[in-house]
Amino acid sequence: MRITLRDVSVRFGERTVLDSVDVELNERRIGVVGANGSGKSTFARLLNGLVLPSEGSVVVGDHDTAKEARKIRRQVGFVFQNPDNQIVLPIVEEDMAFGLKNTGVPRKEIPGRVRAQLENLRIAELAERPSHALSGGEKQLVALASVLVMRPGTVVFDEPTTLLDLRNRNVLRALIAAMPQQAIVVTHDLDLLSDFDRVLVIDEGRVVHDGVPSVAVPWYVERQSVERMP
Ligand SMILES: Nc1ncnc2c1ncn2[C@@H]1O[C@H](COP(=O)(O)OP(=O)(O)OP(=O)(O)O)[C@@H](O)[C@H]1O
Repeated sequence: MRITLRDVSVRFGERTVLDSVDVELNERRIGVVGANGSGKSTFARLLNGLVLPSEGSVVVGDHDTAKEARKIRRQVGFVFQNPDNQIVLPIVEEDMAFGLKNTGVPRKEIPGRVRAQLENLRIAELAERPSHALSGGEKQLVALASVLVMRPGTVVFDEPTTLLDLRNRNVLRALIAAMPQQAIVVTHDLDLLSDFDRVLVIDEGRVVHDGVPSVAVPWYVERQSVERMP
């Protein structure tokens, strides 16, 4: 999926959080890094219309997020940093079936699709568990499963590994590597990005570096360490 940001600025009140961002996202694996508060989540939320530009435009395929947010949400799934934002129904498999029912998937196909997605993430045993009683990491994987089961063309992840232990971090990493969809991943977990196609570095609302991970990640690490020196 081609996502084009044309001269996009986002302001909240007086504050400019993203400033004249102009990029075209077409690669299959794109990472976004930057310091706390630099604008990464805002950037991620622009990609499926959760945030709209104050200036400029975001076009996903042929659709402008400011005009066709509903269509775009079906094409671009979003995995939130906090899975509680995403899980709505009391039992895991019901929660996962919810979006499928709403988009008109035939009822008899739904349980099979839900089970297959849970198995794909190696969490089949969670199917009948109460969603509110899951651990943080389990919730994050269920939230991810709920997005993937909808089969969007692009999945945007906002810091997907923060709640995960080493095993599940590795599961997620393998999953992103194997996903047929485009993945755009905001993260502080730089190791996750080593086999990505492209990494954007955001600083104070601007894209300050854009390149392959073998160049962009060391560039970012170096810049952070220089900035931290007294
Ligand atoms: N809805 C909003 N209203 C006002 N300010 C906001 C809003 N959303 C974000 N901001 C501000 O915009 C700035 C960038 O926030 P954003 O969440 O995009 O940063 P981030 O790079 O994802 O940070 P982190 O790594 O800490 O998650 C922050 O200073 C934040 O307080």
